[in-house]
Amino acid sequence: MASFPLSAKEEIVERFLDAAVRGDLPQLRMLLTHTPSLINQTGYSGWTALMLAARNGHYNVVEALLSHGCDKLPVNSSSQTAYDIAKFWGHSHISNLLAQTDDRCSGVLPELYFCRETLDRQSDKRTDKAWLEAQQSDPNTVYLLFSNINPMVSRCEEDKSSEVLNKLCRFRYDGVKDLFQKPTTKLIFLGVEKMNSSSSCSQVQEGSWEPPAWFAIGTDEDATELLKRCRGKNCFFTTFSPKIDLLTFSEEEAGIVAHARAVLVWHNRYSFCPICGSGTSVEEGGHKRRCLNLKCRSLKGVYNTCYPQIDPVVIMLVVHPGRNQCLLGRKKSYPVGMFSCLAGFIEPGEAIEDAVRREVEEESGVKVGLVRYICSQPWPMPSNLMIGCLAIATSTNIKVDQNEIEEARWFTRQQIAESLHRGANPALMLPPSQTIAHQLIRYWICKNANL
Ligand SMILES: NC(=O)C1=CN([C@@H]2O[C@H](COP(=O)(O)OP(=O)(O)OC[C@H]3O[C@@H](n4cnc5c(N)ncnc54)[C@H](OP(=O)(O)O)[C@@H]3O)[C@@H](O)[C@H]2O)C=CC1
Ligand SMILES: [Mg+2]
Ligand SMILES: [Mg+2]
Ligand SMILES: [Mg+2]
Ligand SMILES: [Zn+2]
Repeated sequence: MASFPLSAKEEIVERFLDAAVRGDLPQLRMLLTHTPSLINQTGYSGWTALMLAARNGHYNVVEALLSHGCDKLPVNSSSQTAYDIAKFWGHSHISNLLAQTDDRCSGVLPELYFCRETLDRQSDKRTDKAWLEAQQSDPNTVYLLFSNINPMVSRCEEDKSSEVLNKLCRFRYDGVKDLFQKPTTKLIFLGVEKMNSSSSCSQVQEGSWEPPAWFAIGTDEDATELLKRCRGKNCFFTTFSPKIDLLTFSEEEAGIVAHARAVLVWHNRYSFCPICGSGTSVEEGGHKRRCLNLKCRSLKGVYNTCYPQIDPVVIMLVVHPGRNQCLLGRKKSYPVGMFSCLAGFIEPGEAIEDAVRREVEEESGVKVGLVRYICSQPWPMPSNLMIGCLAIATSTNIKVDQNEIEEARWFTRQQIAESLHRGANPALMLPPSQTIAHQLIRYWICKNANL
């Protein structure tokens, strides 16, 4: 068979992979220092350096690759991760290492969408009326406009290939001050900008830099009128299909949207005191509503009707007792072929673990034993807190509750890994990477459910 000369790039990839095969750590380190992008490259065999080192039992090479942030998720043509390969070839010290590495550092559990705290909330400033008022008219203060609970955005024109499509429209005081006259307008203090590389260096050094404050304005003004404020820019409100629109912000803006939407929806729902029905005043930068009836019980003791409400929801990846399959379900509303983790609202007086067991049994008929918390995510549709768990099933028969779920099925690790890594699988489409459901599934594939 004729052999074709390798390009310079292919040659360096092959040298790198060969170093992993032979366990030649100095050579591997040297190549990696020179060309960091080699780390997750695959050669003709479709294997990464991590897989090859795991296959041949080179512990120190696996360790070095992980410390450089190597991705543990890629699969070979048999849908095996490096973990599976190490386990198959009996290198238990390596499979243990691959299962144990710190999740955040190794990229197994990335920062979740909606979780970035871009602003410093400065909750102590919420009670400082004079400070808040001074910030409101400050020319550097940033205002975001919400029609009902939907933010005004513009299409991101800078990078057409990027997944970031929407950008929050930012206003200054002069552009929005007329809205403050309307009693139905809600003003929410979101926090102040954190110091970063773009903060003015000389001012920071002098100590005179005042980080700009950010506010969200919720208004019931006519949306068309509001859009006129953008003066011809391509702006709109995220009213259509909020679930899709809200997943196309940058990580920095997504966290701000999650905060603002959850507070604004609470104002919309709790215009009157839930205890006595009287009117309420808005306080603490929009984070508290106080009943105007001086005799109301809500003014004595701790009444959580005065503060923004959050709805806790458990979301869980249920693993088969044999550990090689997981349970996913689909609602009628999901796109064709999409399956996701089961989820459900926590009921009053219920622990997270019990809510997981109850919801799984209600929706799929499967019984669950061990439950382990993994991570959480604010989900501003409109104010859920998703509590993500892995759970081990103790039974396997499925009996779906048709009211909530259209179908539930056990999927093998291979099916999941293929869908995650190769995508575009019409038989199984997983939820997008911005969702905690996706991250729980990815976590299971990387960790192999080592609970
Ligand atoms: N980020 C992610 O990856 C995912 C997020 N989710 C989110 O999780 C949430 C809950 O999941 P879901 O499966 O719908 O929950 P459930 O399985 O608890 O079912 C919801 C239904 O239960 C009823 N219900 C019972 N208690 C409550 C309560 N306290 N609050 C609201 N409804 C209640 C409602 O029925 P009725 O209104 O008919 O009375 C509601 O339609 C959803 O809002 C969804 O957006 C879900 C999956 C993935
Ligand atoms: Mg449910
Ligand atoms: Mg349910
Ligand atoms: Mg429920
Ligand atoms: Zn009251």
